[in-house]
Amino acid sequence: MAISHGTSLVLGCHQTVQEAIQLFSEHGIAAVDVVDEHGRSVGRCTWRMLLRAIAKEMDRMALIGDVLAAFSMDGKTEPKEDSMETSDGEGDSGAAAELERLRRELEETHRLAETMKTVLDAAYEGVVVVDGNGMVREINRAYCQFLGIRREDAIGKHVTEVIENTRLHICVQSGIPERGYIQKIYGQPMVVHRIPIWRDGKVIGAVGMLIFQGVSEVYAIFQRLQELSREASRKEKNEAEASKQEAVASAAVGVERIIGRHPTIAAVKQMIRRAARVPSTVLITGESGTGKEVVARAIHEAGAHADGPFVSVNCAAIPEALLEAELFGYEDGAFTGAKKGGKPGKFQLAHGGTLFLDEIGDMPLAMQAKILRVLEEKKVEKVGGLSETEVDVRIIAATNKPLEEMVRDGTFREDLFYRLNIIRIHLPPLRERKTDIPALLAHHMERLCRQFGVVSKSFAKEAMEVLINYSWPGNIRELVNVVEWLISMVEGENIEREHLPAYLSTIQPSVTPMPDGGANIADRWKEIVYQSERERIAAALVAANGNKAEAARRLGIHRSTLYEKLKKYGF
Ligand SMILES: Nc1ncnc2c1ncn2[C@@H]1O[C@H](COP(=O)(O)OP(=O)(O)OP(=O)(O)O)[C@@H](O)[C@H]1O
Repeated sequence: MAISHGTSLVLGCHQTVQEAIQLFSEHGIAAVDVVDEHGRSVGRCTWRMLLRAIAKEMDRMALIGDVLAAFSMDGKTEPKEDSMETSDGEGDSGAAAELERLRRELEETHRLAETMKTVLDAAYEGVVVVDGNGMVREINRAYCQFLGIRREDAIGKHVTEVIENTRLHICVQSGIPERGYIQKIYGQPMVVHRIPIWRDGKVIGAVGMLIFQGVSEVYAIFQRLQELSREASRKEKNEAEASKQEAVASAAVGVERIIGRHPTIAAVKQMIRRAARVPSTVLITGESGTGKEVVARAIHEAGAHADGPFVSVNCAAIPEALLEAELFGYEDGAFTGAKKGGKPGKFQLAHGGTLFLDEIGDMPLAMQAKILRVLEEKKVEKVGGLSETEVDVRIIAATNKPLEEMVRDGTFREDLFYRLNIIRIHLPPLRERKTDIPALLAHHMERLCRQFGVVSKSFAKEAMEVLINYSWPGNIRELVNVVEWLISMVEGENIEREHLPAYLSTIQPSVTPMPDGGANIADRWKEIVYQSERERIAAALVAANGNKAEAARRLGIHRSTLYEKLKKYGF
């Protein structure tokens, strides 16, 4: 770091205060000559000057030349330049403390860097780290040996120049982790993981891991698994038992289908696994569209009731007068208009499985009392019926309403609240787990494209940034709507920033949750989509001077699609 001048150490006047502090600490010196770019001495920098620079809150990146200019006048009056002693009381002692803190910070950073390098080099797998521009910042010994290159030749190069067929630079752009991908290096299929590194809501780099056991090892495990499953099915004589196993196998998929690695979601997944082990009632809370039903299904699939049905009831969507008949069923002729032969209720239909009571906060008080009775007695009585039927049902309830407050206001029964609130799972809004947005976008893009039979599209970095920064008041449901809209609107395979509906980057909607569940989001969504699409088409026509082919190209849609849209929007 220091310039070597003969045998003595010197500082260049273009070096920084930070570098000077490091030099002084490392060499235990208190002063050093400063030279210009021609190696000519321009003064002497002392600890005292550095202390003063820091006490005057000069930037640690400030140049030593500037420190000399500002403080070398003091040099004449300094008692002894090599001395660490200070004379002007509080200012200096504050700065000395700051210097001591910096020294310790630096030592700690060195120690961590050393430890990290040792760990990396000891790792059996290949590890490479790139920065936000895809430049190699670190690569371990194992990776270098595999590639047959030297570490110092790789550092600072773009990763595509170092590793064949890499996608690490793409992972940095998309922010989407890629696990268990097959990458051909030197003609060999290798298993790799690519993990983005996030800081302050931005991807600042990515880590690539090369798994040396590679594909052959994975195939070996796969074959072993297949053998095991064949063995298991040979033993299975009972067909019912076999179908039960199948259900249990897909249960793991149930939890795994919950996309997200944010710590809050990792905790939710853990809660799901725990809840699945016991038959207790579960209360799931969270804003509309955060995935409450997905979580309820995951608990059902992973639990002992997985063989049974999963029956979902939206308590807010059924008129109060019909809710009782819907939940408990009715007997033949129970009321005018009742179906001949009667009808089983949702509790009965869910027998041996799970009943998901969505929007429980919207259930009328009278019904709350009846539900509580069923929960306690595990028996239901049909409307117009004379006898009770036993039911074995696991109850999972969900709401986006503040139930505790409703209990205080007397709009929700306290006893029912406590009966439901045995296991509580709270789902965070999407804006509080932004790091999951790229993975959710990629998941739903792939899922919907497969469903529609079209080629999947990828997001450009700028488009992804807009989507990450948006506050998603409608949560994951809104995100799914955006993906679906983009699939139908964008014809190419790349989604650029200008393809996104304008409101995503211009209007930052209030972070207040949508109180209305899914219904109003859909209306609001349609209106926003209509407006923003119209605006986008108008802007493209203006930019293309009215040339429709050019406007279609700018919009990323086919000319015939543009003509249809012009008609639709009355242009
Ligand atoms: N963790 C997740 N991973 C992937 N997709 C998810 C996840 N959570 C929710 N979704 C998707 O988001 C949409 C909304 O989910 P869901 O219906 O479960 O939300 P909700 O909280 O029950 O909504 P509401 O309160 O309006 O009933 C669905 O399309 C679902 O597939």
